[in-house]
Amino acid sequence: MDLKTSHNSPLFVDPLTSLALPSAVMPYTTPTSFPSSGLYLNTPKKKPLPSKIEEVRAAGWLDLMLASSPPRKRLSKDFFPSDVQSDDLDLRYRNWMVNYPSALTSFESITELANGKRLALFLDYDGTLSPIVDNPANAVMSDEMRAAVRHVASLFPTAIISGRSRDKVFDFVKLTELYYAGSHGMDIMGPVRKSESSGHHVECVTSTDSEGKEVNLFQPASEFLPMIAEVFENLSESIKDIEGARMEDNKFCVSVHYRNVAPHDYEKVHQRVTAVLKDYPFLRLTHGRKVLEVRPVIDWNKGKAVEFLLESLGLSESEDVLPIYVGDDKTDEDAFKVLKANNRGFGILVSSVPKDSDASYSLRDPAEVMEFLRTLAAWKEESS
Ligand SMILES: O=P(O)(O)OC[C@H]1O[C@H](O[C@H]2O[C@H](CO)[C@@H](O)[C@H](O)[C@H]2O)[C@H](O)[C@@H](O)[C@@H]1O
Repeated sequence: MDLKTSHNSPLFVDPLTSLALPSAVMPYTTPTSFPSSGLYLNTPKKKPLPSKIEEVRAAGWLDLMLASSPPRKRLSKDFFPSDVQSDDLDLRYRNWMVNYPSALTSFESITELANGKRLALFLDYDGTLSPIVDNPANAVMSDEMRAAVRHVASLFPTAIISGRSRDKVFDFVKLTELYYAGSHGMDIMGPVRKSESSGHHVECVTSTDSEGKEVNLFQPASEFLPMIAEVFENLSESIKDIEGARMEDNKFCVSVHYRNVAPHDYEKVHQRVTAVLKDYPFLRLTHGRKVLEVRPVIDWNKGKAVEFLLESLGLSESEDVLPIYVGDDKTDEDAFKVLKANNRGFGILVSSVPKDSDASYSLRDPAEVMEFLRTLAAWKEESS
């Protein structure tokens, strides 16, 4: 794939202007390791920013790191130190729900929207289908959740869109009847396209899945693989002495987990990561739930992955399609935004604390997600 010239490739985005969050990608050097020699479209600017601005940015990151990821337990009087705090949080949550009503209690209005339409379901994995746990390797999905997902997938086209590598998320979910997008949508295994496309996604490779079914493989960041492997090594080396810090290889992106790091070391984690990234202007840093994520600077995200999958399924042009996306994380907001545009569909934010979001509905936790999936399946079966 020639990222320099192909108008069909996801365009590079300027790392200094593309992020909603403060950028850590400071363009100090011309990249020597980037595989495409003449990548001059929106190339990063050469001059470092004045140090004051860098300091402000670093402070912004630190605030985000400290605030990242709400408590994993349901809000309860046992968890919070005082009744007053707990009541206050409960009240704030209830107020917040005026704008983000529960997808369970508002199920009737959802079915009104869905009536006569073909539903397509997009599900995030961590924090949505599996609870947040300390060790990412242990984020298994329960058998009950698997059964609920299998059931909806037998009724509606269903895809998992995760920040994890596609293989890893498949190992957790283990359902062959779904479509999978790993690495925040940068690694999609989907159906062979049914509709004539608008010309966006011509760079698919036709392949076969584990069951011999013909599938399309779309990997818009494949040229970054060697760079990602290199930065993984460098980051691993640079954080190895920070207690609790953990690396995760997600194929087209890299996660630096700090969930088990003492808060007084968060700044150290951030500093080490940004120091390494100074040599990689074609990589950028985003922030998830107690995780810093390093990914290629390409204009591709979970929202684009949803559009890609809808198109592949032949569902992008029809008025009678209602896509629903369920997710808990900042990266899911790109998908919420895409669905919100033109009232195409809607997002459901999984959160036990108030958060700004482009989603239309909310669910508290994966247990409520499972209940929602079951309710959706029962409604579909009753109504058909
Ligand atoms: O898009 P997702 O499927 O939500 O993946 C986003 C990241 O999820 C994982 O990290 C999060 O869950 C872990 C397990 O519960 C938790 O320990 C961690 O603190 C969370 O950030 C995954 O490990 C990351 O690689 C994904 O990018």
